[in-house]
Amino acid sequence: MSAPDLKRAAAERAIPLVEDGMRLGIGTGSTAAAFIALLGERVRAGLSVTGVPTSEATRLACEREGIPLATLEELPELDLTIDGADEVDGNLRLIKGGGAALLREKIVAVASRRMVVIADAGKRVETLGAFPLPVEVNLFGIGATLRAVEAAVAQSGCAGEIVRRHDASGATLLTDGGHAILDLRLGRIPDPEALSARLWAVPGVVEHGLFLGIADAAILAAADGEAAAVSVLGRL
Ligand SMILES: O=C[C@H](O)[C@H](O)[C@H](O)COP(=O)(O)O
Repeated sequence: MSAPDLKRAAAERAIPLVEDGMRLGIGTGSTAAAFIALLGERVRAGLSVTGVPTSEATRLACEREGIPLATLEELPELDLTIDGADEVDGNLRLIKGGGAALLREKIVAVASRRMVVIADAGKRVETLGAFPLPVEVNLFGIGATLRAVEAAVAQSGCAGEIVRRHDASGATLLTDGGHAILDLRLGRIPDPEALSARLWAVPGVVEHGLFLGIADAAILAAADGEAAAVSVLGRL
């Protein structure tokens, strides 16, 4: 079973969680894209939802599917957010932001009564950190911010290389909010809460990709022969 099939299997399990009339946060990335395609089918079949997209890419994908949208300003409280993740640990702590959407994703998830992650089971880890941790930073003073982030990393018991993310043309990648991304290649993050607090204390850090105490459940799809075995971490 291919990775896209597993993403679709996780997305399929999330679809029944969407009830008529819901205000729905809609995530970003390839797994969220599988969910958006399925949600579009449901909407065309008569389901009534209003979505709040977590990125411009997701907004465009939802518009193509005919999913009604609103902004978080119009709908500041959401019922449910469905989103992907780059890593999930056993305590439903996440790394997100591989697609540079972490700031809007976190704002939307925190505005939701529930957040459910959809992912292939390869995202499940014992310790966060093999995936580089994205940190969104203001462009002003980015060199000084990088040094302060290095110090924050060291003070929280981590070590590793910090790399500014570039786009395909080699320019500094800019997020939907016009910020840059620093990717922290740490290998492992023994104390995510400590690192989170240290990063938030750095002026210039807009947000980081550690989602701690935000997700309520994770739907994980693993290959089981020709089929997908879907398991749930937490409570749906
Ligand atoms: O910024 C992007 C998001 O956090 C994505 O949800 C995350 O990178 C997972 O993406 P994918 O489903 O493509 O693995």
